[in-house]
Amino acid sequence: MEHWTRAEARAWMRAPAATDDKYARGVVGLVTGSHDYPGAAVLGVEAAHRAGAGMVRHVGPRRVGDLVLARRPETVVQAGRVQAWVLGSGTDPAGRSDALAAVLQEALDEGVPAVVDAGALDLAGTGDGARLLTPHAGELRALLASLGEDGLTRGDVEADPERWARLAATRTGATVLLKGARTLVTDGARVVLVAAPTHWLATAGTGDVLAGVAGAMLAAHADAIARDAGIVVDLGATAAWIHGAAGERASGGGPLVALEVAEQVADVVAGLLA
Ligand SMILES: NC(=O)C1=CN([C@@H]2O[C@H](COP(=O)(O)OP(=O)(O)OC[C@H]3O[C@@H](n4cnc5c(N)ncnc54)[C@H](O)[C@@H]3O)[C@@H](O)[C@H]2O)[C@@H](O)CC1
Ligand SMILES: Nc1ncnc2c1ncn2[C@@H]1O[C@H](COP(=O)(O)OP(=O)(O)O)[C@@H](O)[C@H]1O
Repeated sequence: MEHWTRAEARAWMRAPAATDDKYARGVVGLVTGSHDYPGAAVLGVEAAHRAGAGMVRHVGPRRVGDLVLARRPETVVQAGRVQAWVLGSGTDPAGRSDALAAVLQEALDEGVPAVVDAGALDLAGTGDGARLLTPHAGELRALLASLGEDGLTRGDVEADPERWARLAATRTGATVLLKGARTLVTDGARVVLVAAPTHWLATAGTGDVLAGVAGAMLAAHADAIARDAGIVVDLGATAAWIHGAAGERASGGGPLVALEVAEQVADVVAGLLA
């Protein structure tokens, strides 16, 4: 098992050059948030901006888009070309509308790299392109059940996270980032461990922030992923490391809120580039 530290994370960061424009830095598109969970969209969008995306698009219900814009007017709330997608945070597959299903499927079929989170995880096996699945243990249990692993409990996954994350990666052909105090990233062959520096991260919305950071990482490296999809493991681990470091800064030893974690991501990136 590989252990991911600051040194490994640094290798995947690049500051913009004079020749870069917003597109060269990577456009992230998010299909996230819903009437029930609008905040997840705001958190993921903020994180994608702070992690260095050249542009952030958000596709979702009008009310969700309005909340995203109220927080981050830089966001483009229209569909368009992207270098990477973030799909599913703040959505519920049980109540998925036909319209949302169509938008998600179209994104998955585009062939660009995608972070597949929360309410889109049941679609993990569909479409083309590199995939980074970001379940917590309960979501991984549900994903494995849909793949035929009946009778598995969340506790089973927590007792042997490496085994179950590897199995999900092998069965789906995706890279799996299993969230927790110790985050595992695996493509079925490599297994990378990212230890969180603070347990105050165990609070609502921090997973939505992680998805936004991961989306920015995939977008920034979309061309390299097309040449070698194996680097999605490195990019997912780097996103988890940045997320942990941002959580440590947001906490300062005490409680944190997810939006502050997203805000701290920019300083963590600056520290890695210094
Ligand atoms: N601000 C927001 O809009 C947020 C939206 N979120 C979204 O919310 C959706 C659901 O995510 P979750 O991971 O919460 O849902 P899950 O359905 O994956 O997990 C909920 C689990 O927690 C258990 N549970 C619920 N309340 C509990 C309690 N009081 N004590 C003990 N166990 C309890 C349930 O039995 C269930 O097993 C996702 O789409 C996610 O992205 C979350 O990220 C939280 C923040
Ligand atoms: N005990 C813990 N210590 C450190 N980090 C944790 C702990 N529990 C969860 N996390 C991290 O917090 C985030 C929670 O994500 P998730 O479960 O999707 O929550 P939410 O859906 O509320 O955003 C993940 O990045 C996970 O790795």
